[in-house]
Amino acid sequence: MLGFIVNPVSGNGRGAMVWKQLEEELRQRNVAYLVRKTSMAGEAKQLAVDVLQNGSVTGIVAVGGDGTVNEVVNGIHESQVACAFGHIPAGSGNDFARGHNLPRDPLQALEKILQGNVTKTIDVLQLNGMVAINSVGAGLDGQVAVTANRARYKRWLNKIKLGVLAYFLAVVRVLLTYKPCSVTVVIDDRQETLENVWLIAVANISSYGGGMQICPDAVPDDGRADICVVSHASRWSLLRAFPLIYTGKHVHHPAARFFRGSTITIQSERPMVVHADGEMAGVTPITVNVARRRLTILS
Ligand SMILES: Nc1ncnc2c1ncn2[C@@H]1O[C@H](COP(=O)(O)OP(=O)(O)OP(=O)(O)O)[C@@H](O)[C@H]1O
Repeated sequence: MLGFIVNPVSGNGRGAMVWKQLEEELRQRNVAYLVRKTSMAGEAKQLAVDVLQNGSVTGIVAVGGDGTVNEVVNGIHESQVACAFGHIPAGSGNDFARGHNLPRDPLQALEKILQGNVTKTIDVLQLNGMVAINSVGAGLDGQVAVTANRARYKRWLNKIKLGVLAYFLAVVRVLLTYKPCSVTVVIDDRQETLENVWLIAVANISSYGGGMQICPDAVPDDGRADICVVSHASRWSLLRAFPLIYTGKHVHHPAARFFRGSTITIQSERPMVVHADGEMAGVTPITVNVARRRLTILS
């Protein structure tokens, strides 16, 4: 049986509308399911843990955005129950859906999950006792996640189906005031000490922030994360170059350096805000470990 965890407020209420459609379809098709809806922020993880205590649930489907995806996957991780993960996108950024080519149409996404004949196992990023499946980022990235999630304009933009613009605006806003600092990054056996670092992104899939192709070559099941470090650039040159990230052309910019590895430690001169899948996850120092092919996804 499938268990659904629904965030009704994701995408400024899109989650609730999507669930209505799905519920009707499930009823019409006489599919047995369990559903739990979140009533406050951060609840999806515990709901996933609760649903998994019902021994007959073999797959959990997160209906919402990337924050809901992250919380549900953390619930599966904490339960240590063998369970497949499915996702029906209803958020603003929807990078997990983009990274795994999931249908945007909720009924098509449901159809694929119900067919259940395509599964793949993907890596997860482990940090601070939690997991991320899209990306982890420190510095400007972390600050952008905090700013975008708090922004009133995210709600308005979601209303007119332009939720991804919220991340664009948050980057511009944070870039205007952010102060870079010195960072030491250890990637497996290699150590790099860099001055004037704006951000370090550790990616399992190519995009974050609603389609920004931060690490265009990231592969989610190779046992390694792709790492992008942006340093040694002026605020204005970054502002000018920023739109290149949507096509991945920033890889040619002299401020961007790329690495690949399975254990990544980030230490900085002063604490940098860290995000995991776009949600605040503490501050540096952090160590991210790539756990190879740890999660089965229905796609
Ligand atoms: N009932 C609720 N009331 C308020 N906040 C909630 C509720 N349920 C979940 N949340 C919080 O909403 C936040 C955003 O959820 P989510 O990321 O799924 O949607 P989104 O921000 O619209 O999409 P995306 O992350 O793809 O941009 C999460 O931090 C989650 O904990």
